[in-house]
Amino acid sequence: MAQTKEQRILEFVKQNATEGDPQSVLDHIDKYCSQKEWAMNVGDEKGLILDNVLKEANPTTALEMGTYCGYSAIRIARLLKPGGRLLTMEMEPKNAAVAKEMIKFAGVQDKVEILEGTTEVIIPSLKTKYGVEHADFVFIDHFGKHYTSDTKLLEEYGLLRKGSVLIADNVVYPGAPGFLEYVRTSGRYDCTNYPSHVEYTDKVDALEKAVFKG
Ligand SMILES: O=c1[nH]cnc2c(O)c(F)c(-c3ccc(F)cc3)c(-c3ccc(F)cc3)c12
Ligand SMILES: [Mg+2]
Repeated sequence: MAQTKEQRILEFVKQNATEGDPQSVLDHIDKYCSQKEWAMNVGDEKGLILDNVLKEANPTTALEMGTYCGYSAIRIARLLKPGGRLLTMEMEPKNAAVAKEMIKFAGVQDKVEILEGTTEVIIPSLKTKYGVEHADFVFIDHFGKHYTSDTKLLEEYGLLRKGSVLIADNVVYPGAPGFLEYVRTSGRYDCTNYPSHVEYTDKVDALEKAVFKG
């Protein structure tokens, strides 16, 4: 028995999914986490909404806050156009290590860069250290209480441009009330709510899309 749940998920994928096939990896993570051990991947119901918002945005540069096991990084990377890239931030070294292997097994490692550390430290260095000009698409899926401060950091460091698409997970459960208040009342975003459910459960949740008005 691998020592952590995240390592058990990775083992199950390696034993059962098709290497180099992102959809097979996603399907097997969903199978394991719905049948064996619940885990906080965005999942297939909210994942489909994420796919549709991503296709509409068709980003060159995508960011993610909260890599976890790499499920949504693979979800995003598999839909990026040629030359598109995803930079995903993860503060837990053990999760980053699992995600790195999961992303490589899925065959999308050339499109994804995992940045280990906290968002408040990494975001200010994205332009200077990682050569990011603008973030065309941002998936926010780390801690609800950091959503607003990290969104403000993206603004302050000039990482958003007119039309940049932010989409945040868990705005109902566990909830991100401050973030909803900010993006819906600041006057800087056009917002859309996408009702859904907490991954692998029937608990109500939602995604919130916030398009930067520039
Ligand atoms: O922390 C998270 N980050 C990103 N996405 C998450 C997510 O998509 C979730 F569904 C949950 C969740 C929701 C309901 C529940 F019962 C347990 C966990 C969490 C979460 C919330 C509180 C914690 F103490 C631990 C994890 C997260
Ligand atoms: Mg989440």
